[in-house]
Amino acid sequence: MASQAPASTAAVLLGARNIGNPRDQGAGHIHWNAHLRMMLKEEKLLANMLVTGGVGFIGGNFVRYCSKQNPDDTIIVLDCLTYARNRSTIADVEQTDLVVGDIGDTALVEKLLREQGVATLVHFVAESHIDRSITGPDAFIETNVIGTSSLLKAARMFRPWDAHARPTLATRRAAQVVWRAQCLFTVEMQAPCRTRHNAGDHAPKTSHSGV
Ligand SMILES: Cc1cn([C@H]2C[C@H](O)[C@@H](COP(=O)(O)OP(=O)(O)O[C@H]3O[C@H](CO)[C@@H](O)[C@H](O)[C@H]3O)O2)c(=O)[nH]c1=O
Repeated sequence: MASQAPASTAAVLLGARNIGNPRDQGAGHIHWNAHLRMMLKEEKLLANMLVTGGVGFIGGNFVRYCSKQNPDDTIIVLDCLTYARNRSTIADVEQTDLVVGDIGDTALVEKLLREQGVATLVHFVAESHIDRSITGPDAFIETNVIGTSSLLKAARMFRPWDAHARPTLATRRAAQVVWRAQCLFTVEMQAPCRTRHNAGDHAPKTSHSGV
């Protein structure tokens, strides 16, 4: 299990669903944003990382990518294993520690943050199959809005020294929340990621705040 991270490396990154811009070209062809690559490397954010939704499409590929960058660290994955799960994506990633649970379970999230000394929290959980919202919108509100908010609150309670950090909420077609802690950067959507629901090949713009 990952060891306690020093506060100096603490960074909480939420709502990463669009920062990496995995252009959906099929398994093995995920191109993470160059800035994200640099940030993960230089800021040592790979250590003690908790990835929500790490059994889904984007989260799973992110976990695979990170595990290759830093094979010595355990990546904790929090995932409910809903219909959208795809266990095979991370099945052979040995340094993954899967916790089956809900992002809305504040006690569980706080326990993980505290006991695992989580330095970076990357949030990919979502109701992502938009067509399902036509017949069942409640699940989308519960997970994407209330669940994300609950995660933010847990992160804030766990990292009181980040109280001055400004959470940035930017929405276009895909909502994203970036909790700006020690590693400051902003994420802006130029256009939605390419999905099977939206076949446009657009890239989100990620820029460093320079702080
Ligand atoms: C609703 C809910 C989901 N989850 C988990 C289940 C999944 O493992 C994960 C979400 O994964 P996915 O549904 O694949 O979402 P995501 O990685 O964004 O990928 C979707 O969106 C991509 C881009 O928009 C598409 O290219 C993919 O085909 C599509 O599956 O979150 C939870 O842990 N808790 C939840 O409440």
